[in-house]
Amino acid sequence: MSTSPSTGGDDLMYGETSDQEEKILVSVRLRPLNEREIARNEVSDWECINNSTIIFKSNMPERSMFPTAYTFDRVFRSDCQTKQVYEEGAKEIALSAVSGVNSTIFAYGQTSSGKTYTMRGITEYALADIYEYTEKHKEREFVLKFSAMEIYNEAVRDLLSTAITPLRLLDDPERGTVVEGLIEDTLIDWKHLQELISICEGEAQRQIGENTLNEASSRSHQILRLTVESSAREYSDAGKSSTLTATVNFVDLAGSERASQTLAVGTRLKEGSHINRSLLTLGTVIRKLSKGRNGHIPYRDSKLTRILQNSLGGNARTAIICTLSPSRSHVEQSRNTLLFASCAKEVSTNAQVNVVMSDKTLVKQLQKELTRLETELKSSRSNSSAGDSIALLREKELQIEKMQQEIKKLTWQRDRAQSHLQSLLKSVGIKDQIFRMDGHSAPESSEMINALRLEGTKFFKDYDDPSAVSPKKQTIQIPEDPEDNFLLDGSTPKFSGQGWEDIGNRNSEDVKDICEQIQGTVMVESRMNVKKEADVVLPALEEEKLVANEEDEAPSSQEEYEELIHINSNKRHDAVKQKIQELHKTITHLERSPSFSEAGESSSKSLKWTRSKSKRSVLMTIPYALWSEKEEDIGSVSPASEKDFHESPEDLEHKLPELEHDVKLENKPQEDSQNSLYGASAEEDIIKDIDVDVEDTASVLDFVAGVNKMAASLRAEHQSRDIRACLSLLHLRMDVFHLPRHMIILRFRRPPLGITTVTGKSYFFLLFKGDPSDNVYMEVELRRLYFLKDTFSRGNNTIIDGKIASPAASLKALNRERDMLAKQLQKKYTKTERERLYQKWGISLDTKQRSLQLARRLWSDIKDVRHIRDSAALVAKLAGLVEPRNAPKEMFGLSFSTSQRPSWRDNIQQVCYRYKDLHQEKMDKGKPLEMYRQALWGGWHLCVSQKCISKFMKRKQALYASKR
Ligand SMILES: Nc1ncnc2c1ncn2[C@@H]1O[C@H](COP(=O)(O)OP(=O)(O)OP(=O)(O)O)[C@@H](O)[C@H]1O
Repeated sequence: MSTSPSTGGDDLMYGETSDQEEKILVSVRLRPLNEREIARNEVSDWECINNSTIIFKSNMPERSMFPTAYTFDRVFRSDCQTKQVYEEGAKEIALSAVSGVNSTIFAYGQTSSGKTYTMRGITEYALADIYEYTEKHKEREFVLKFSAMEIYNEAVRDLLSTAITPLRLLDDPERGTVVEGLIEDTLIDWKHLQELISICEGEAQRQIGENTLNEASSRSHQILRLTVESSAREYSDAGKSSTLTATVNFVDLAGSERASQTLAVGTRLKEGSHINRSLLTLGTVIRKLSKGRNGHIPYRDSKLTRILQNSLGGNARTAIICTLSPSRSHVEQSRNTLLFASCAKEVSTNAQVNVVMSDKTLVKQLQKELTRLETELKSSRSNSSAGDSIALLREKELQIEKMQQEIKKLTWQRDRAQSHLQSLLKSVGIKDQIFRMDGHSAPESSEMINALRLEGTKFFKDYDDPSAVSPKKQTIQIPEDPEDNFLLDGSTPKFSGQGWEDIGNRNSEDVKDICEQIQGTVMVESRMNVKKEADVVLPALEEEKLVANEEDEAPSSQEEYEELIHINSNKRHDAVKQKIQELHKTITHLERSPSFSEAGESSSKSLKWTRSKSKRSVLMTIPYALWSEKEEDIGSVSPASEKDFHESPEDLEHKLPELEHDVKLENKPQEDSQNSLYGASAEEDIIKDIDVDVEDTASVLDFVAGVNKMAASLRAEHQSRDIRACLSLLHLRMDVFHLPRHMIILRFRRPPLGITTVTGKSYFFLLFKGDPSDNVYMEVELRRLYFLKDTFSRGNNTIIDGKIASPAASLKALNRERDMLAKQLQKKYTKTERERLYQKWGISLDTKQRSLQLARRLWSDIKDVRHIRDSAALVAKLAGLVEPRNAPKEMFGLSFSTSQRPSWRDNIQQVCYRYKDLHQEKMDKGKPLEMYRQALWGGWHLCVSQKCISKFMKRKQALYASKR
């Protein structure tokens, strides 16, 4: 049996859509000049120069700016018969109904352009063909039901009923908008159908009352609808056929000029405005759909678009015939019609075969589908060595264990070195002086430099680069400006709220709002992706706990220290093991999960189904293209052929979310396949990054080992005031935490000596890639920290309420101010302002979408990070825009534990403001690296000086003014 519809014995050639989506078929019909027009000696300004192009012939000078040629799927000359218009512009679409596919034929055009003339013919031909088809295919059972309605003044009336009460529209989850109480007359024979059509015409005329038919039809929309229910053996279950159901709509719209009618008053105004509403909404819907389906499509704004929602970008095949009047006096309207047609040409619909199934059939169907998907999954896994997740996991587990051992060893070495160093420092009693960043106080230690070079990690080799910081510049310059000592006079660094274009004119409230939104979304999502999140967030949390422990209760002896390290290492090891176990579980779950089948469905064009309210049958929709293919394959029960399940890498990725990092955005497939971030723990990433990405630092282990060796050297050279010594110290206190592709993100496990109270549980993320300029950034950070340390260690200049305050009191005061500032910032922006910002960024207001869009935006910035300056900007972005602990997964899953603290966030932002603008300046004046360095220095400076910020702002403004 073939379900392919045919008329007169010929199989119809339906649109051979290789994909589910299909564009609306748009044709234009030019009507001939009518008698009145001929009497007025009018000539047609339009000419169809071939089957698809119509041109405007007149060379009126005022029209020269308009396009003269318009191309559509088909154009019909004025002497074309309606039969031809039907055959070439509507038949294929209309007859889809016999295959269970919804369809709609519209006529659009101004009054008297020939819509009704065309639609009547088309409706008759189509109904006749459908009827004939059913007669010829007696092996299938067909039931045809006819209904007709009119939308007039936004009221829906039944054209088969004499009742004048308007009909209500109801939303049905399965069928979309349904007209409640619409009579559906089951057709007995062809004569019956014709009678019904003439009733409709008469009724339309009667309901509009005093007007002539033409006037009436120009203001109302008429929809004739045929529902075709047919048996479909492809879905048969034990001899019982499932049913296909589809409707075909024939829509004669009101005159399109009504959409712009504005001068009417009274009743006419009402009519006009209602007609406006439907036609305007139709125009808007078509316009929006023509630009893609992003954003809100206002189907619900009018009755017409509600009723025809499926036909406008939904589950239907659609043809629009635009009718044109040839008359010169109608040229404006004709152009409008052609513009509408041009938009409609861009709209895609997504027609599905509608199958009504019994529960039993459905269950069988779904079971088959599930088996198929499972087989598919198995074969895809066995075909791909990378897809052999179990082996991969084992391998990873081994790697992790190895790494754990290494980390344990290194952590132990590091902490031992630290502990020795501390006791050494204490014993010589020079704790504070050694690292005082005063350029005049001590010479550099050339031995130290040599020692470092000898120890030579690649990272530090970069100091040899002439572009790196010169020795003189490596000394801290504590600002002379008294206002710079803001920490001492109780002032607080202010968030200037301007400067950096990207985030400069947003603020914490705004940021917080996004953060909350994202947080909410991500938390919901995180339940879905609990394994993914666990891979990223858990290590962070775990580490955080450890750090907190370490900070809260500093071990007093070496033994205690070692014991603590041991405990921590075990904890971490357990955490990693637990993660692996979770991953195993996830995969098993994935294989078994029904949601997996569903994921497979969407990516492999399989069945989509929704439960019917009746519980007895289920309406399924099947991609039209698939159905068409299936029609040749009668024997098979499966709704889709093998080739439809061919998987693109994206499909596979969807199916194996736990194993594959969302890599589409990154555009680096060869790396991505190995650089999964979410399918593995942080440690795995380290391993991968060592192999793949970290070029300058030969390996992280080398790097860490180098740091430890440096620590050993430092013990000997502890008196050095060289900045590198300080950096080494800094390194000693950092854990290599996470290594995404282009960057190494370091977290300070413990802040540098003496400033614990200031930094508290803050973590600092440094992003670098072994670039010489990375060191500059580290210096900046280091100097900032030392400035704070220095300030607090002196602690005798802080005046609070006229009294000299202790460091602890001044710290408290500082924290208070910071909190106050945070509150102020949070209150600063109104909802409207935030919405405006979202709009400016092109971020949809839908929360979930917004978080993803934001993440993508950020990701697109992240992915090109090659340089520390970009990294700094990135940090600021991350810090400023998201609640990073809950950052969407695209963002490496960084755990920014201190994002709540405005000081940290602001500081980095200030660095970036400063840098970015100075960088701009550098570009303008062609100054090389020196400026960059200064910029970073400036950034550091700005972190502590409100005055400097305003100075800088003024300078920036002056710079911009001078450029203009
Ligand atoms: N292609 C055509 N060939 C011959 N006559 C035509 C053609 N198209 C339209 N006409 C005639 O033009 C007149 C107006 O056509 P019709 O009523 O179909 O316009 P309409 O666009 O439906 O107008 P309204 O929006 O007012 O309903 C009718 O008399 C019709 O017979």
